[in-house]
Amino acid sequence: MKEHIQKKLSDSKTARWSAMLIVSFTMMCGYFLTDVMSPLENLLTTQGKVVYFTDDTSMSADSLITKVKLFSAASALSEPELAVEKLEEGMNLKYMDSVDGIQTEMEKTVSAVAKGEGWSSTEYGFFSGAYGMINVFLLMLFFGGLILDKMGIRFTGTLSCGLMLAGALIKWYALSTDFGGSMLFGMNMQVALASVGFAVFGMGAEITGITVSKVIVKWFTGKELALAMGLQVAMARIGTAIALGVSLPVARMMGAVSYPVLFGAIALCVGFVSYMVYCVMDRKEDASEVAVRQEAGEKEEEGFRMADLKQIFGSRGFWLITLLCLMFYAGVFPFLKFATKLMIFKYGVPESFAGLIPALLPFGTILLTPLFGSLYDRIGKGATLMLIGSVMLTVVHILFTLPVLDYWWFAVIVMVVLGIAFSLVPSAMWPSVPKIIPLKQLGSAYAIIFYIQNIGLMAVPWLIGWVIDRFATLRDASGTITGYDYTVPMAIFSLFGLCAIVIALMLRSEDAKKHYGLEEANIKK
Ligand SMILES: NCCCC[C@H](NC(=O)[C@@H](N)CCCCN)C(=O)O
Repeated sequence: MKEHIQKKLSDSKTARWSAMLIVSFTMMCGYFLTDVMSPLENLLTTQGKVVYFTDDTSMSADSLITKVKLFSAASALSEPELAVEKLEEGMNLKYMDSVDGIQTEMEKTVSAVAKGEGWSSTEYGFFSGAYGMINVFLLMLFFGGLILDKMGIRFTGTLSCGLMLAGALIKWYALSTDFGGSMLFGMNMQVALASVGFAVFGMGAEITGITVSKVIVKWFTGKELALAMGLQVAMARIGTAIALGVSLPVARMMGAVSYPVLFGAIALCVGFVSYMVYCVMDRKEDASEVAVRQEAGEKEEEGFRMADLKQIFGSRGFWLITLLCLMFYAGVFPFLKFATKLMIFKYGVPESFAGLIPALLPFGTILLTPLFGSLYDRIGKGATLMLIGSVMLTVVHILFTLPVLDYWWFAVIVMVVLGIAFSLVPSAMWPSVPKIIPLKQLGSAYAIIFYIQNIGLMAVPWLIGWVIDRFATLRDASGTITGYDYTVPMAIFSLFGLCAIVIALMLRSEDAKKHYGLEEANIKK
């Protein structure tokens, strides 16, 4: 056998791990922006200004003013000249509030004042689901996959990063502007424009996602593929965790919901530049691959043909992975959009800490996803890992549904278990796709999976937002919102988990029949 002196750039450990880190950084910035609004749900759905106190409670400014006036009347003081515009950090306020049904004197210090946007839960759900709108209705993810397989990684990645940035800027503009009650498409102008921005961003983020997946398969096939994919997902989760953890404090500190988005857009500019750096490496990798082929006298691999789509569509294993992805992710990402408010109203967590509990989920996955990925690389059992993860997801959502143990520490434990499930399934699912579909069709295969997944990422927040308005919002006789009962929305999330279990079982038995190798190790000894 002829010995190759030429080596591909990806044969160098340093080069391939650097490539992985660079593209993962870009994706991390994208994930930050995807989830940056989730902790702001309560602020977005509050009318007018919101006042935060030093004891981590909050109240709408209008109702605070009324309560301060009640105090003045009760203590026969002259009415203070207090108005919403005068509320500011550091003010010490005395007001009357109902504690266990009894009007009680309260005294608190204001720690921050931020502007709520007065959206309904349905509008918030619509905005959150807008991420997948262009991908789903205009089939952009599907075309994105074709563009990726036809035009290549450098062209597609640059285009998709540009789209992410454009979308983020539209969203920021919408959130930082007062449209004075004007309407667009029969909808509150701000909600409509922010949703358009999020939809453009979502198109870019998803196409970047499939491009980054192809980059990793390109550099790591036959090497540490699952570990590399796990680390890429882990870095993406850092983006989500930072978003969930810092978004509300930033919005409160700056007094408006638009600032966290602006910071995300700035970070994304850096992510864009880092992708440009990757493009240089990608060109070198291609050149080294051509040199290796020429030396070995091998012909260049045939490119992607439309007929290849038939092979993807005809694979039962592919469809099972796709449906599992739809159901599993429908139970996780859309859940995260509503989780902060769930913590406030079901588990009584103060608003300023409420985002930290959902943030535990991505934090846990940062370590566990690469760990399970490396386990899959070495010992296999991919289909079983996906099944265990689906069972855990279901148990978690059932526990969130039941009216038991409504304590913050219980929410923390359940969230940690969800974090484990959210590491198990992605670490096994994504590296399993190349075992079913060959590399040259992989861009299209990931695009179709993401496309179907996006239907869930779009429709589930719409459904849950509407369900919260319709079945979960508790009001007093005057129609004022007094709280939320999350039983129905969480029962819906549990159903997604049950479907995921059934599909994971079917996938495992299909693997046993077709010998895809999902239960085998990735690293060939
Ligand atoms: N190699 C594939 C990695 C996919 C990771 C996966 N991402 C998605 O499924 C995206 N289509 C959706 C991202 C939604 C926004 N945060 C993941 O587990 O994150």
